[in-house]
Amino acid sequence: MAYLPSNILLTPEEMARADRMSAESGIPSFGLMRRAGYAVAATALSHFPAAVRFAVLCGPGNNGGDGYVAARQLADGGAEISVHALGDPDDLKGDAALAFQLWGGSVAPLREFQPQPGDVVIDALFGAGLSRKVSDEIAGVISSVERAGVPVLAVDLPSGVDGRSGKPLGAAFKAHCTITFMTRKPGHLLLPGKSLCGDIEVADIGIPRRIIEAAGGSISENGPPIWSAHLPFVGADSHKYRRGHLAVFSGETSKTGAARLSAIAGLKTGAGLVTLASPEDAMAANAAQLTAVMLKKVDTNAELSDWLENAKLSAFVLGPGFGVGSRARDFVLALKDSPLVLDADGITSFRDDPAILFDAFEDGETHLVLTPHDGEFGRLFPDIAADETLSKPDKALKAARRAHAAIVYKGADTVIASPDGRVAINTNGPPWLATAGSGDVLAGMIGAFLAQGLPAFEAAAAGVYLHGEAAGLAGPYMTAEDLAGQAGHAMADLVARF
Ligand SMILES: NC(=O)C1=CN([C@@H]2O[C@H](COP(=O)(O)OP(=O)(O)OC[C@H]3O[C@@H](n4cnc5c(N)ncnc54)[C@H](O)[C@@H]3O)[C@@H](O)[C@H]2O)[C@@H](O)CC1
Ligand SMILES: Nc1ncnc2c1ncn2[C@@H]1O[C@H](COP(=O)(O)OP(=O)(O)O)[C@@H](O)[C@H]1O
Ligand SMILES: [K+]
Repeated sequence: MAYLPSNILLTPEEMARADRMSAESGIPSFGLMRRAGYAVAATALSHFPAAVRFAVLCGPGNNGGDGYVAARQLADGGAEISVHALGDPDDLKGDAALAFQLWGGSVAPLREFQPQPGDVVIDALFGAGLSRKVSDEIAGVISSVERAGVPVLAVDLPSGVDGRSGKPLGAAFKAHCTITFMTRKPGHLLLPGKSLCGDIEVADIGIPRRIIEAAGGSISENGPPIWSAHLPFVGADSHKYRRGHLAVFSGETSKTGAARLSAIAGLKTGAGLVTLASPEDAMAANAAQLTAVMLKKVDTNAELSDWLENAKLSAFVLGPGFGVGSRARDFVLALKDSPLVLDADGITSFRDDPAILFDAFEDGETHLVLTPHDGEFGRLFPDIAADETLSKPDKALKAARRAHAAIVYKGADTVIASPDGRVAINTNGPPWLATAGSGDVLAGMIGAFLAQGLPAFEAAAAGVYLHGEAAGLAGPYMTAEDLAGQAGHAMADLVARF
């Protein structure tokens, strides 16, 4: 594993920049390629000690160069090797040409490759330099390997996967494991790339940390380095008002459960007080099911204004089970100067004129968090959602800038983005988060972090991470109630780590 802080990600463009910067600082680039190739060989031997043959498939760029170095190293160790190349190896340039010379053995054309039982494919066709759809010939090789069922070790990325977006360009290998260099790329974490990489190893090939950090931009894996400095600690001098007062808006009688899930999750995430603001007709239903969470009747705009003036409220959650329409819009506009998590129906209420929402929250520090899943994202940002050239992080960032909000673009690969350019990809959410009401719990967690004073992006990212940790504690077949119930334990674990 690399020595680097593990949450840094580099896009392929940033990795190429790191490569250039290290060459400029005097580090020989062929040394990097050699170490990359050695790392591939070592991973191949440790993962597949019983391989009958390593079939190394080499592309026309430096990814292929890594493949030639690995082939030489494995052959020197006594392994059976075949090498197949895309294009004429005599056309290779720079380090890849040197690596081809180092290999020095025979090379067959890629189209002649026939996977055999006992083969392990070392996929060194394309890595960071994949720039267009793969040809039918390459797609044919990928499908013949898949049909043969032989394992694939991908060098840098499974060929065909776009390292920026995780999307396959035409076709892509499904690897048993992937070895990448210095840092992972967004495409290793985003779907479907994540599911095509298998186990991911990161090898340190000797690019100095300062260069990685200087070349790296804004995308990282979501985790404590992003927000732990802001985590609230409960000390002896804590007072419940100092821990913030979160207000969650309930829907009508038949739709109160979602807001209660948010409210309970908010309390367990450490908000000092949580009040459920309920329409009169839902007061009895809510009262019957709440204890530590307080209840306040709020039906009209006037009642809301009065409450905002007279109560000490730190942050708000609006949307879960709230109902779509003008009441939601009016309430949100009344809250425009407060930290707010807008989820579910709250988001959908602005589908006809999203600019009203975006304009309302334009002033001051970012204090709105939007938590759309795919469907809701498309309602607020239809043009961004439809743009096939954008990755999920690109989409989240564009949306954040337009909406003046931290965006939590949910899914199995949730992305959190800030208008200031920071983007985090979340990886700790288990698949059993796909259960009714889990988004409501997330909204409450983020609301509680806002109430405790975290800035919008940090609150959003910490909330998404806590949600994943709580789901891990709750285990498969959990319900959203179980998830909310684990928020306190997940918080205690987190705070104990820092
Ligand atoms: N610091 C670094 O960046 C290092 C990178 N290394 C390796 O270098 C790789 C990147 O090398 P390159 O930038 O040369 O890129 P690649 O080797 O990934 O691919 C570039 C080549 O493929 C061609 N190509 C792109 N898409 C194609 C398609 N669909 N069909 C046919 N040809 C296509 C391009 O014209 C170019 O010749 C990394 O993935 C990694 O494996 C290592 O050698 C070590 C150091
Ligand atoms: N396969 C998955 N793996 C990890 N997290 C998931 C998966 N599917 C959904 N989630 C997470 O579960 C939550 C579901 O929220 P949402 O779509 O609003 O559902 P609901 O409205 O039922 O609460 C989101 O935080 C989402 O990121
Ligand atoms: K590859």
